[in-house]
Amino acid sequence: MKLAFTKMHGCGNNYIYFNCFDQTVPDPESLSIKLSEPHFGIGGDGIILISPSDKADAQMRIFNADGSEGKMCGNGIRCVGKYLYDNDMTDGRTTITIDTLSGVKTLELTVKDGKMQSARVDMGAAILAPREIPVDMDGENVISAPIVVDEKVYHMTCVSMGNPHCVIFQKEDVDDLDLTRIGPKFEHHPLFPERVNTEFVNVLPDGSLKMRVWERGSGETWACGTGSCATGVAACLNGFANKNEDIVVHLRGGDLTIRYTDETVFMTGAATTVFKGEIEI
Ligand SMILES: N[C@H](CCC[C@H](N)C(=O)O)C(=O)O
Repeated sequence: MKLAFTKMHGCGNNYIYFNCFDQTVPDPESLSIKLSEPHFGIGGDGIILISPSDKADAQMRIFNADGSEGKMCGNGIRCVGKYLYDNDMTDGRTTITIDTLSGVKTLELTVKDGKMQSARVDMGAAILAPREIPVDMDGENVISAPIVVDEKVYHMTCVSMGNPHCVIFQKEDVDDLDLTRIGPKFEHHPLFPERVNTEFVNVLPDGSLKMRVWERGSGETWACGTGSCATGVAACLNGFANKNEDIVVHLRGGDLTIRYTDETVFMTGAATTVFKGEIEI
């Protein structure tokens, strides 16, 4: 069986995309494990399926490199918007909707020479109630709460953008972190019944944020859209940034701009098509 795919990335967070308007992808969990592996597969942070929807222009499903299904993907949804626009699947419209396991999201596309360059995504409201994130703690929110990992105390702020995030602000340069060692210890920490995506953040002198991320199900990625949203929200909750102002998040693979309002969280960033191909499964 042949399947056509498109390799795309948002700030280096790269997935293998399948247009399921004209093909069916069997067993996406196993396929994501197989294709994400760089030596015997294609290499990537997972796979994303783009399918018809009766309540939006398309439906997006994302599978991490370990085969687990994510409920939302910020970098992925910008790439889905690009795929739809560049392949004439939006009737020329630059305001489109994409359905996800975390609800329908609206994208405003910026286009040039007939191609989508970037998008501003209304990512929906940040969720702060611990049990809805979920994190096994009581109270209304988790802001700068202590968590012990490897006998070291970190202070975490927990936010859901439809998927769970643990945001750690620190003074030590995040580039010096041994993420391979401590990332899994946060991901599998008993406080997080559904595991967690963990962001490690420096507040820079100009007020922008520098972030590295260990993603649930994929390990270190070069960017995380939902994680950048969670980081922008956490920065406001901790007094490092302000609501209703643009917050620039510097990631290994590029920059995202976040704006946290009373109603929602906006994320703005680019999307890139790398190559198209075909696989035999
Ligand atoms: N690993 C995440 C899904 C991918 C999110 C990330 N790549 C983004 O851009 O938001 C999870 O299991 O919740």
